[in-house]
Amino acid sequence: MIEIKDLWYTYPGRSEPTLKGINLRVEKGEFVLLTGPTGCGKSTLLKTLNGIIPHESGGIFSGSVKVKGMETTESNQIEISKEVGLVFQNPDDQIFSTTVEDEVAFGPENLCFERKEIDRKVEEALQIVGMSGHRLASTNSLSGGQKQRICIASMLAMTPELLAMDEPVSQMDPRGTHEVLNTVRELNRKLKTTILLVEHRLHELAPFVDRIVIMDDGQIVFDQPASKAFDHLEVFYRLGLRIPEPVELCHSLGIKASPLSVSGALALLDTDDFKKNISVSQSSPNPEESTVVIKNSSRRASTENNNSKNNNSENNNSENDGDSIVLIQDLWSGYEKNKMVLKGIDLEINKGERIAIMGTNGSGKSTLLLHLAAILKPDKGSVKVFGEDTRSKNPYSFAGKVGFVFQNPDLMLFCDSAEEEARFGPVQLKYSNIEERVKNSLEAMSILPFRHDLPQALSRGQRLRTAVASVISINPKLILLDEPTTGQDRMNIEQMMDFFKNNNSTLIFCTHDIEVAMSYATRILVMNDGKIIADGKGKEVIKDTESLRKASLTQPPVVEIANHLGINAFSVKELVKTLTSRSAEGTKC
Ligand SMILES: Nc1ncnc2c1ncn2[C@@H]1O[C@H](COP(=O)(O)OP(=O)(O)OP(=O)(O)O)[C@@H](O)[C@H]1O
Ligand SMILES: Nc1ncnc2c1ncn2[C@@H]1O[C@H](COP(=O)(O)OP(=O)(O)OP(=O)(O)O)[C@@H](O)[C@H]1O
Repeated sequence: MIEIKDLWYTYPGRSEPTLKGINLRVEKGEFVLLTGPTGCGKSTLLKTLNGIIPHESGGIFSGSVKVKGMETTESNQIEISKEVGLVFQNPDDQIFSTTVEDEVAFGPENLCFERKEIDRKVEEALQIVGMSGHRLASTNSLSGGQKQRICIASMLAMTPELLAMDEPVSQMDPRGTHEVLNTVRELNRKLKTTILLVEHRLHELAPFVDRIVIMDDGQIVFDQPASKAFDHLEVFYRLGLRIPEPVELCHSLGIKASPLSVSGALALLDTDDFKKNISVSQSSPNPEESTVVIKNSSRRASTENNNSKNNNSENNNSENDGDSIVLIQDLWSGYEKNKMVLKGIDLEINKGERIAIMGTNGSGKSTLLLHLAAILKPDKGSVKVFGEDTRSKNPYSFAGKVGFVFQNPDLMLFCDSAEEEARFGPVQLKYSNIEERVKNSLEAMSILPFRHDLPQALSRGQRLRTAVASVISINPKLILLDEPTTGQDRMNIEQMMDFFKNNNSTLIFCTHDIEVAMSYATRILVMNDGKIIADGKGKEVIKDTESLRKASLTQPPVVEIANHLGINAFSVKELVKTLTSRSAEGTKC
């Protein structure tokens, strides 16, 4: 289905190639996960499959890309598009119709299906992605995750032979992700649809795919069946990629197997052999040290440096200190008359808290954040930020005090270079030590090497980190981040979130990543249908399975495994510690 030979590509204006001699063959009916550190060239490679590169991009292209035997450089782009359904990384780059129905019908209409057949395909595709209820909605009114669902539906409605998907579920809630991936897997099995899917959340995707291909710096550096890929953990550590928790747990316990599911890990933990021989990785007698840590010492060292630079040790915010920063009382708000999105929110947030907001796509998380920046105003009730009622304020009133990073970073990047983005705020606010702020913020987000680049010429992960750098250079007291870890590799997630852990600001971030929320938030709010249905420390919220279910969330695999074993543990580290100490007690007896 895909045959790529010695592919090299250099973007216009770049001196270095982005793709450096790619060779890849994908057979019909394979389901391949393509992953790798942010900026390594994954999106660029996908764009060569339907001819966007080089037909629309220019640049220097050499080598061969064949899809179904068609050489993409020699073929008409319309012809290739019929064979390759490309789901874009940014849904706003893909969606162009004004209504959901028109967007999904566009493909089948162009393939000249009968009207009745088009209607059937649209309904079926919308059902698969859980959006039938939004068929007549305006595409502008959709949340980020809802837009991603529509992009997937548009491609499914065309039933292409090859689906190339660029982080199609990065903004989707966990249950939605699971349901959509199950369906994609079914299509792959039943219709032999070939799928090449780019994603950083390989710990969630791995169970669905046949094969894992890893890129680094424009080259393919790893290619293995999914069932064997995690036997080579050193590659994942070295490149700072995520690992499924069941695999991490087993390896930390010295079990030489890589189960991708909770049941797989439980089966291994239940063997007599394991019970007798439980041992922490031979090289590390201390269970704390045996759990997985990132091994790339150079990148880790730079994070630690930054953290200490930005760390105000008197003001470490791991525990809140009781000063109220946000006070929301009975907040009702909507975008259309008589259609409330937020339905009676009461919330108090104190200085120094790190709050994760989680919940179903469309439950109102972004809408709530927009209220905290005074971008939206209440229809009923009140929102006070730093004691000031947002009704009498506009977003500029909080400049310097409140920093906001949108779900789509492209909406906030407008300067000629990443460096200018980070400089803009401090210059406008007439701060001193501007250059130090710019350097520290770019360094903290690993953007320093790209500081002179045009933001639009960066990868999505790099653009998102540039947007975060442009906010932290101001050092606002309240930082609002809408899904800051989407599309980031594990190394960058840890670097970003460690920065905020050691920073003295109050942080409120939306996320669908329960592992990130558990590791970094001092408090988790769970939203469903415009209401906060759970609010507490991660360890409390994670046990509230009824609220999690309502909010389309699932427990992290390690918590599920611990529950099955009757152990109170919330991380791989905690579970390994308990299992090994139990074993030590058993040995003493
Ligand atoms: N339009 C462009 N012009 C110039 N350089 C570009 C352009 N688009 C991407 N690049 C560069 O090519 C490299 C690879 O980008 P690409 O988007 O393919 O990476 P990626 O692996 O998909 O990253 P991410 O995981 O962050 O989405 C990056 O270093 C980026 O700066
Ligand atoms: N500009 C708008 N006009 C009309 N309705 C909107 C608009 N923006 C959002 N909505 C609606 O408000 C609801 C909440 O959207 P919001 O973006 O706050 O959800 P979310 O919880 O952040 O979702 P996601 O997890 O997908 O980002 C959704 O039903 C959405 O369709």
